[in-house]
Formats: sequence, structure tokens, C-alpha cells
Amino acid sequence: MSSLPADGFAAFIWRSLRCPTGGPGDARAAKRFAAGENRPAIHIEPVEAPAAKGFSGLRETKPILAVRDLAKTVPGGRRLFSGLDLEVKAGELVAVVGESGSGKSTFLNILAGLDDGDSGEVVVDGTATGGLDERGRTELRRTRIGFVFQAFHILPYLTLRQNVALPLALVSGDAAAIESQADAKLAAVGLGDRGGSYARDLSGGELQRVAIARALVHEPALILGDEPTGNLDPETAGRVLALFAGAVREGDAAAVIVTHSRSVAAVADRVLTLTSNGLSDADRAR
Ligand SMILES: Nc1ncnc2c1ncn2[C@@H]1O[C@H](COP(=O)(O)OP(=O)(O)OP(=O)(O)O)[C@@H](O)[C@H]1O
Repeated sequence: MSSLPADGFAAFIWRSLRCPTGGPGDARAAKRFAAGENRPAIHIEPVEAPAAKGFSGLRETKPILAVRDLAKTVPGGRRLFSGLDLEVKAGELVAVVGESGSGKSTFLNILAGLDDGDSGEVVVDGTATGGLDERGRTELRRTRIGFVFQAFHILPYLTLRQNVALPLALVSGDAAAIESQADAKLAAVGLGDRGGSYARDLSGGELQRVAIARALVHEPALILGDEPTGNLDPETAGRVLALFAGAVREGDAAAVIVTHSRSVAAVADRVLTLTSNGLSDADRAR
């Protein structure tokens, strides 16, 4: 992707949404807008998409994630789990622990619609993934799900701003608004001055913060993390986790994090253990 171009009109739209009482620059831009300048080139709708907080009322009463009686067998016939039930509400962070090979990553992939259970149901923000075709699942991931992996997957040939902007760029043509949202999210993870840097310039902890900014930039309803602190030293992991938990709670999202780490368990609202019989309450002190 080439650099995201600045666009005066788009910047005006952005400022108008963020700051209704703009300065003289906004007044001039407003005149141009009234005169119809540039209007056809802009696709405004996605700028309003982050107002996913409009779902807040709904999210308070309904779980963001509902899993019912899920079962999964992998090729070769081994049953990983069955009878798995889970509900996660807005602002709630659930950690999933379990033995290596118990199926934690497979479970996350099913939640993201990247894999299928043998039976059972997964409902994300009111949408049953089982009823969606590939296109519908992709759309669900783009608009409703943020995924943080152990390996950061920050693309080295894009700036950090462009990396964070990717989920928005997939659904919007409004480059300036996208760039502003990416910068705001980078600022939220303490990297507001690094938007023009590249991955090679950052430490592991900083890269993971970029990955979190990217996972949250489109204000997903459901945040999934697969060992998101696995590559970090304990102190950095703690800082990243606090950031993650804050973003989940303030952003009104639900989160499921697969981990072997005690520090993840420490910030979670619930710690559940995955076994062949599904998820069960774990000892928080483990
Ligand atoms: N497509 C597949 N074909 C065959 N076996 C698979 C497939 N996908 C997963 N498995 C097996 O299912 C088991 C669960 O894998 P998974 O990665 O979900 O476990 P995990 O709990 O995340 O493990 P870890 O904690 O070590 O990362 C493993 O034994 C894995 O080899």
C-alpha cells in the first residue's frame, strides 16, 4: 500500500465529526463542502462505523460472544473437546488456559470463523457464524473482530500508521479519516509519535502495542488474543496487558485470550481451563 494521501475535504469531515466547533480552516472547508467541491470522491459512511459504541446499550444486556455445545474433532479423529459453552459480555476479559495441545488455538480459530466445529453454535455480536459463507465471515472479521497473535504480524514494508490503518483501509476509501483514526489509536497505546516509523525501529513490546492498536482500531465487538504476550519479558507483558484490559473495558468489547501466562490470568475477569469436556472455572492462583 502506498502512503495514505491527505485530503482536505476528508480532514474537514474528520474534524467536523470530532470537533463540531472548528476554527477558520474548518469554516473555509465548510464553504467548499457546501459548494459541492470534492464531495463525490468521499465515502463517508465508514467514518461513522467506529461509532460501534452505539451498540453499547445492546451489549450491556446481551453477550457479545455466545458459544453453545461446541465440539471439535481434528483430522485423524482425535476429539479435542465437546459440550463447550461460553458467554462473554461487553467489557469482560476471559483468559483460556489449558495443556499444550488441548485445542486452545483451534477454539480461537472457530470463534473467528477461520475453522468450524463439528456441532454447536457460535454467535458473535448477534450473528451466528455457522450460517455465514466465506464472504460473510470475512466481513464479520473485518467489522466485528480484532485478533492479536503471538507473532505480531506487523508488515515490515508499511509504516506503523499504515499497519494500524489496515483494518479500516479494507472497508473505507477515506484516507485522511483512516489515518487520523490510526494515529489516535497509536497515541492510545503510547506510540503517537511513531506513526511514520517502521517495524524494524521498534522493540518487541512496542510492536505488540502496535498489534493491539491494529486489533482495536475498528472498534471490534470481540477481541481474540492467541498468546499475545508470549514473546515479551514479564515487565513488558504486564504493561501490554494493562493496556489491553483497559482498551477492552473502555472500548466496550468482549475479549477471549488464550495464554500460558499467569500475568494474563491476573488481569482477566475469569480464567477458564479448556479440557476435553469444554471450559471450566480455573483456580485464579495457578
Ligand atoms: N488441521 C489439523 N490437522 C490435524 N491435527 C490438528 C489440526 N489442527 C490442530 N490439530 C491438532 O489439534 C491439537 C490442538 O492444537 P491447538 O494448536 O489448538 O492446541 P493448543 O492448546 O493451542 O496448543 P499450544 O498450547 O501448544 O499452543 C494439536 O494436537 C494439533 O496437532
